[in-house]
Amino acid sequence: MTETPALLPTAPDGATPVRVLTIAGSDSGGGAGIQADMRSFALMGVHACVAVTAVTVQNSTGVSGYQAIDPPIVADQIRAVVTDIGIGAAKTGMLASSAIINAVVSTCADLGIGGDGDIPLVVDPVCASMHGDPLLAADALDDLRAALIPRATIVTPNLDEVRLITGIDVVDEKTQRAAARALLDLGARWALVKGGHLRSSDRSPDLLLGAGGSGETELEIDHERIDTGHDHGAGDTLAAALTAALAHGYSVPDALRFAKGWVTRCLIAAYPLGAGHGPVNPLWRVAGDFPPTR
Ligand SMILES: Nc1ncnc2c1ncn2[C@@H]1O[C@H](COP(=O)(O)OP(=O)(O)O)[C@@H](O)[C@H]1O
Ligand SMILES: Cc1ncc(COP(=O)(O)O)c(N)n1
Repeated sequence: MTETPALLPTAPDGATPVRVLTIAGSDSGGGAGIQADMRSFALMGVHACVAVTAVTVQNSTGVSGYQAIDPPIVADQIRAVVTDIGIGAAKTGMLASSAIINAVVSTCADLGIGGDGDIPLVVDPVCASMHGDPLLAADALDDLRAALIPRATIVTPNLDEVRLITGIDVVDEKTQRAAARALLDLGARWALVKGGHLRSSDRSPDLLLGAGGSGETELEIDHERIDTGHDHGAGDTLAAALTAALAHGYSVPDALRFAKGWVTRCLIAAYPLGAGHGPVNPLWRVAGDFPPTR
């Protein structure tokens, strides 16, 4: 097994770092969506560009509403940054509607993001918040399956999203593998079925399946369950870390090894916030000294 570093390489002062793009919704509570992505991206040392898809009204107890952005504005944000700044990988999160999914898919196709293009695309198929509040219109599932997932370099559903997308109720390793295969059958290059709440209460096994090297690659990556109720933004943070590592040129399995370490460290550092669920916490990365350098 490849030894994967716990941290990504960073650019020296004044040098342009690796760039990524997140196409996602804003979380006013600062724990998930774009805010989770930006925190982790900055602390992993990559520059993050943003295409906002929706503005949610959200705090630690739930999402009370959202305003979706006009699809052409979402598409224009993507095009503006990719054609000027250039990116090494992109990630999708909350996409809110069919119209936004289709705008994202056709713009990504034009720009070589995902599919057979050169720029890897991580699709986190966000359907609802951890509180169960909807973040994707119910009638958008068909386009998620038929248009977005086929462009995914890797798709990263949690168990609720797997059930909605594939109809498979994941209860053990066998059904987890069947769900991953169903996601590959929809056209994703790689599928990661996150098993945060699977099999036993003391483990968090994720299953990766995809085409790697000669034939199919399967990787189960597991960690002891962290005992915390503050796991808001865990899925976004895992997908952001995958995106950053792919932008650095890691293979998908190596990117996952890095990302699992990152999100686990952020879960260990998670903190309470408000009356509900607090966020996973990448700020562990800035604890400590701040020595003057000049
Ligand atoms: N309490 C936990 N302890 C350890 N790992 C966890 C815990 N909760 C989630 N994870 C891991 O965090 C990542 C995000 O998973 P999950 O919480 O299922 O995503 P989402 O936020 O999309 O529901 C996965 O790698 C999962 O195994
Ligand atoms: C804008 C936005 N994007 C994604 C999530 C999912 O995160 P979680 O499952 O932790 O609620 C969210 N709550 N809000």
